[in-house]
Amino acid sequence: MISTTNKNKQAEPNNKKLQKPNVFEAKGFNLWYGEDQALKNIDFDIAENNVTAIIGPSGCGKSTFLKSLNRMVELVPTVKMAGEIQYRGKNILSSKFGVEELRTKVGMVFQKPNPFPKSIYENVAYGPRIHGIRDKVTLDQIVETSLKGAAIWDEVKDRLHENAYGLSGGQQQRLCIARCLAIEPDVILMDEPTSALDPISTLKVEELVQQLKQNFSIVIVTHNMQQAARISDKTAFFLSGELVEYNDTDVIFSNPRDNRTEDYITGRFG
Ligand SMILES: Nc1ncnc2c1ncn2[C@@H]1O[C@H](COP(=O)(O)OP(=O)(O)OP(=O)(O)O)[C@@H](O)[C@H]1O
Repeated sequence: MISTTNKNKQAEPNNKKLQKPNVFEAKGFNLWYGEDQALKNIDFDIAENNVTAIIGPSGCGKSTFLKSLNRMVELVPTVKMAGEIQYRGKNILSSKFGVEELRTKVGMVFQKPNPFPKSIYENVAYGPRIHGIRDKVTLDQIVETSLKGAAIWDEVKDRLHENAYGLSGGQQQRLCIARCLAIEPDVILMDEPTSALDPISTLKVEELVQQLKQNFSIVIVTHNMQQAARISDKTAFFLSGELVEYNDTDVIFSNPRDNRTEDYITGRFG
């Protein structure tokens, strides 16, 4: 079985863990691309200030579920959804729920770092500017705080006005995390954020995720089961569009309840 070495989680008393409110609650959530059903009757609570990992074989619906949480999945015109996803108690699938507001609260980091072709500074200042912040001193502060929050300030503070494309892949990914922090989200969705990175950059992003959960709730899709075991508090195992098992990460990796979870984490398929 895969070892779980999440020190924060081990230090956390059980009763405190139970008290964490949910940021998201999916209830009977279904999603179709055209006629093909990609998610089936998903019930899934995601707790505040946790790292929640989603694992499962290719095509099981991990990214689709993640992109449902900020309704980015609706960019695919054939998508139909049914059921509920509540964010802080409100159904985000309701026509009354403002998608722009949702996306300022629920930021996203993608598999491939995708900085804008602008300076490091402008990458981070872009979101706050869009939200109407013009004052240079305020923007300078946001840029510095966000880059510090993403553990990249020391590496870039002397080259803030250089193009972001001059950074390494791992630095670009942390810059994208800083860009996400600059709009002060509540939740950060991460879709395989380290799959394009080398091992050292991967470690830096993993350490960063552990720090970020003090202030944010994080949902991370990963193919890397060691990564899920290392950094997450809860793990959800998806298979063929269903949520097969969801539990504390140490339970999933040491004592899974469902045979299909056990087969997957022991490498029998996927
Ligand atoms: N834009 C799309 N149009 C039609 N079908 C799609 C689209 N995106 C995903 N699907 C289908 O939905 C199912 C779930 O895909 P999804 O990308 O969510 O899986 P995944 O678990 O994230 O896979 P991977 O690990 O390979 O990224 C798959 O059958 C996939 O082919």
